[in-house]
Amino acid sequence: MSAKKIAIIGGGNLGSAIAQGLLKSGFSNAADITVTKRNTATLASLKAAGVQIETDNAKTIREAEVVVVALKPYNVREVLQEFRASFDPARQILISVVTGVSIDDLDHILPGMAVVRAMPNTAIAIQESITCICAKNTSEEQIRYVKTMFDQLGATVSIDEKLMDAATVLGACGIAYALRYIRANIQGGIEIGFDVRTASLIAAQTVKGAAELLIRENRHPEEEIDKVTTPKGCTIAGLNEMEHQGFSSSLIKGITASYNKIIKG
Ligand SMILES: NC(=O)C1=CN([C@@H]2O[C@H](COP(=O)(O)OP(=O)(O)OC[C@H]3O[C@@H](n4cnc5c(N)ncnc54)[C@H](O)[C@@H]3O)[C@@H](O)[C@H]2O)C=CC1
Ligand SMILES: O=C(O)[C@@H]1CCC=N1
Repeated sequence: MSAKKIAIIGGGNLGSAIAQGLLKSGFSNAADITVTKRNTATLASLKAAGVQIETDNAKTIREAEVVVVALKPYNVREVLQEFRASFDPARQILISVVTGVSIDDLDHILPGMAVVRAMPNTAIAIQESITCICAKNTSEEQIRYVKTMFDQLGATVSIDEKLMDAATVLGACGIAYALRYIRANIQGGIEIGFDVRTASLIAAQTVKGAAELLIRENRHPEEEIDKVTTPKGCTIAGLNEMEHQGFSSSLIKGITASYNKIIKG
């Protein structure tokens, strides 16, 4: 467990998911987590769990040892500029989960601050995120602390900052892509006879099983696909029709469109 006081600036979708994960994992005491937001009404369940809910960013930043910034890319610079005097580079770590804002950008606003860029996904709420991290100006101890924190909330991978936008697409946006894939399976499942609840359970557990084959057994997808595709069978018939309709191609194009959106705006 961490005894450090953690401030989460921006308690939106991701900020509140991080708070939930910190609580669920037992990494932090509820009393050591403060989440800020302008309108705090949506944070009632975190408040009920004992998390400090604040509108005062200056006070929250001053009292924290770790400041997680989960603001939108368009207002993060302005908000950090506004509260720059509340930061103390001598004793704090800044963790930014903001898309497309570089460590140099952050360093420009908060010179000398130990900065970690982290790219988790919303499964962080249930300790199942993959979080890509990169850092600047951080001591071994600080980076170890941040890695330990995100390890409690799923898995972590250290990457070069130049891959951070790619990590955003594959890991963070990837939750939406995976869920849309599952939803399409549910729709197909209903068409061939299942009620929605049963179709959802079968589709989600099947994707979980497929993922675990790769993660736990370290297999290549095609190796596992070969085990399923009986010659002249129904799997290959379905798979080939999906490919004729552009399945893999549409996913690859979607991933590159998402990436281009980050880098070209
Ligand atoms: N949602 C996701 O799955 C992921 C989001 N990200 C990044 O995380 C950041 C946050 O994304 P979301 O949580 O989706 O956005 P969001 O819009 O849900 O959350 C941002 C929150 O900041 C609050 N806010 C705005 N100004 C504030 C201020 N001055 N003080 C305190 N709070 C303030 C807003 O009210 C809002 O609740 C973005 O930069 C996004 O690119 C990164 C990975 C995954
Ligand atoms: O859609 C977005 O821009 C953000 C970044 C990663 C997930 N959501």
